[in-house]
Amino acid sequence: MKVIIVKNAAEGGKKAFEIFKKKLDEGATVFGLATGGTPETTYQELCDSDLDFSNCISINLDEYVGLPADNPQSYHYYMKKHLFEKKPFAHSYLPDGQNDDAKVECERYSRIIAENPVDLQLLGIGRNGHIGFNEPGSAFDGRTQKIRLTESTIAANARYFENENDVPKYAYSMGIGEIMQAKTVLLEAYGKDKADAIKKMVEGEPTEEVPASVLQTHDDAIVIVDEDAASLLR
Ligand SMILES: N[C@@H]1[C@@H](O)[C@H](O)[C@@H](COP(=O)(O)O)O[C@@H]1O
Repeated sequence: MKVIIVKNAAEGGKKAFEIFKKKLDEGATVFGLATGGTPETTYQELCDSDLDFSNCISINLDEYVGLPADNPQSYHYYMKKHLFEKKPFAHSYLPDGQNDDAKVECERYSRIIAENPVDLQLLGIGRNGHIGFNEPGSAFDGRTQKIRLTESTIAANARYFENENDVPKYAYSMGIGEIMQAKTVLLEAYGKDKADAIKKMVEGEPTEEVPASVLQTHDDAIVIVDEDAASLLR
């Protein structure tokens, strides 16, 4: 695991952009994408650039169950707003939060991931160490699943909703086993809130209690953290 420490999220976005550009130059065609506050500077850098993804495929990590694509809190909406409007892909896949048949939806999404091996997977990290929506206790070899969000994740994501009760309780998320199949994984984390999760991810024993710690066993995992998120590292 390669850890890059930057001053702030703005500088982190520039570093992440360089990695996207290098991958694209090397012929990457499938990009795994993430949502949340963390990747916003990266997406801004991509939008401001002349990189062209119109021959590429994107596969997002997750989506809330129950939210239609035009709901401003949905990850479909987020991706359109932060990236796809400016940088369209040939095809962009996200889980369908409106499919209430979880078995069918998860199998459909796992098939998409299997048929389109991801070259570069972008990740954020939850305060409890989750990646995608794979909460503590998720299997390291897991596939796409319907996940019940923990209280800590609901509280953390409530800032995007009018009140905490509006945060969906379930999400569809790519599994950890599927995330690990990406050729390169790039995780970004900014701010003091993430320092504890970053310490456990980088220095702790890999354990399903800290989902991101699985990245210690990935051949090409890059972590970009600001000084606050890195503040508990030895
Ligand atoms: N499902 C997303 C994750 O993919 C994201 O990494 C995490 C952190 O979000 P933020 O970047 O806003 O701190 O939140 C959500 O739970």
